[in-house]
Amino acid sequence: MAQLISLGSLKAPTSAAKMRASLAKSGCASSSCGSSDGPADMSPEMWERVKDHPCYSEEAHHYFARMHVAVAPACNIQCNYCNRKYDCANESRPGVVSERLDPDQAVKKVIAVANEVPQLSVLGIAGPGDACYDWRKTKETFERVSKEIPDLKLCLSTNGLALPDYVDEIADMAIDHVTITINAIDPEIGAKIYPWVFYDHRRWTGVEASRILLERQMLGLEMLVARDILVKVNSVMIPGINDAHLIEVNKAVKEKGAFLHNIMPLISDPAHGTHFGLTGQRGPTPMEVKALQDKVEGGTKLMRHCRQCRADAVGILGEDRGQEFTMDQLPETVSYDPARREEYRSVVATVRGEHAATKEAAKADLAEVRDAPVLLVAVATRGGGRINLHFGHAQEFQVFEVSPGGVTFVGHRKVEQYCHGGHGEERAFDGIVETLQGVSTVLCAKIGEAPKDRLEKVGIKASDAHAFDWIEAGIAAWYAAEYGTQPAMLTA
Ligand SMILES: C[S@@+](CC[C@H](N)C(=O)[O-])C[C@H]1O[C@@H](n2cnc3c(N)ncnc32)[C@H](O)[C@@H]1O
Ligand code: SF4
Repeated sequence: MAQLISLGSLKAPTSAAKMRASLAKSGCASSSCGSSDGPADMSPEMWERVKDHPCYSEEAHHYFARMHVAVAPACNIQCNYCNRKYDCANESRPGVVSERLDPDQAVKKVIAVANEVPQLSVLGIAGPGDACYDWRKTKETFERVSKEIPDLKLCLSTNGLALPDYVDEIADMAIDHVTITINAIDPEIGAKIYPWVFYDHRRWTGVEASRILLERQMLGLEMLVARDILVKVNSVMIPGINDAHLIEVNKAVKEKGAFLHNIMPLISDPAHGTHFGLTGQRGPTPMEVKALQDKVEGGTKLMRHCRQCRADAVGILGEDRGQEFTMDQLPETVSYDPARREEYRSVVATVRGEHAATKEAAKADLAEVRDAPVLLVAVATRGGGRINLHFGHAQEFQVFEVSPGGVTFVGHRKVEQYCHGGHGEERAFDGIVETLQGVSTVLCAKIGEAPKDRLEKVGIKASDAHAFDWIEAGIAAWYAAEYGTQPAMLTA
């Protein structure tokens, strides 16, 4: 049975020495446990470029952390779903920040985080406005951070309108990853999402505004691809407006050479004061997002693990340690110490080898199982690739599809935590049941009898029999026990 590896305990500053000890306990402290050359559908060279980037590799997001610095508040377009004025420390959604930084402050913060969070591998600028429109601050921040921490990967997010003007500088600065938000390729549809754009010294509205934006986005995408920069395309799925159309968007961005397409649900709430929030435009349900993602699978590679994070997020995807690193908590002066990050990397290389080997074993076991159903399984995890979180403590579940063909990650679903230590469990439980629509089983580190019985009554099984297993292996073992002739073999 696999052991808990402290990669999952990411809240406290993680000690690489502790992780090594934990690995030794599980009998896997040497690098002879195998190594991962990356997924079969990716060249080793490409894998080398994305393997430490939590947004570009689903596998990397178990191990590596990103941070965003909010140095780019200004924006040159208006999206009907965006309002950056709304600021709440407890809310995790794009465009929200606790404090805006100047490049000086940003450099200080990045160094402080790199010293404290050894998982840090990526620095991104995702607003809260537009990284390309606020280019001077974006550029200065990246240049100065690169001098201090040269191995940090740099990435930025943009609506694409100003992007073509800066592609050469982006290439010169070795920014290897760029995200462009493309919600439509048809200006008539775009006009329902963008009321205006500011371009060439004037404001444009209607279909004309969208036409300009969409042309610039495609041009920017082509220019980046021509310079061998990896492009992720974000698309916000807006039911009744661009949901069906995103199939066309997927085809178009694939043809232009986008590396990854991230279809993410519209977040819409009247309290956010956005046009869509105020007009009652709803976001899609998790099953609607999954159905669309399944339809476009086979187009460009899909990102399914996006957490739609804040523009000042810090940590592993799905957690946010941003509030630990506000400017008023940072020391007067900071200087970068690479030791912990370097040690962490060497430990992760070993753990990843073990994880990859176990995944392969689980796949082989599943291939033996015939005539078994295709199911969705929700997993409670705190990271590190393990089933290692109490059902009642989960604020999101990772959802996997399992069939005789294998175990595939299909997305995450955010929920209100069930255990409150007070009132609200009833409401949280109802929300969890609604969010887990389509899921047949929950696997977690522990679950009480009461919530387990209640889940059972609404047709969802729950089990802690695979606590601390690697996720894929645990799912495979559970599935084989339920539907196969023999339980799956686990080696860890
Ligand atoms: C805040 S933006 C910053 C980067 C850049 N301005 C852009 O739009 O790409 C980051 C991402 O959040 C998305 N976003 C903003 N508000 C959203 C909402 N209410 N629902 C879903 N996605 C949203 C944007 O579409 C974009 O992909
Ligand atoms: S482009 Fe980005 S920052 Fe600007 S309005 Fe749209 S989502 Fe908000």
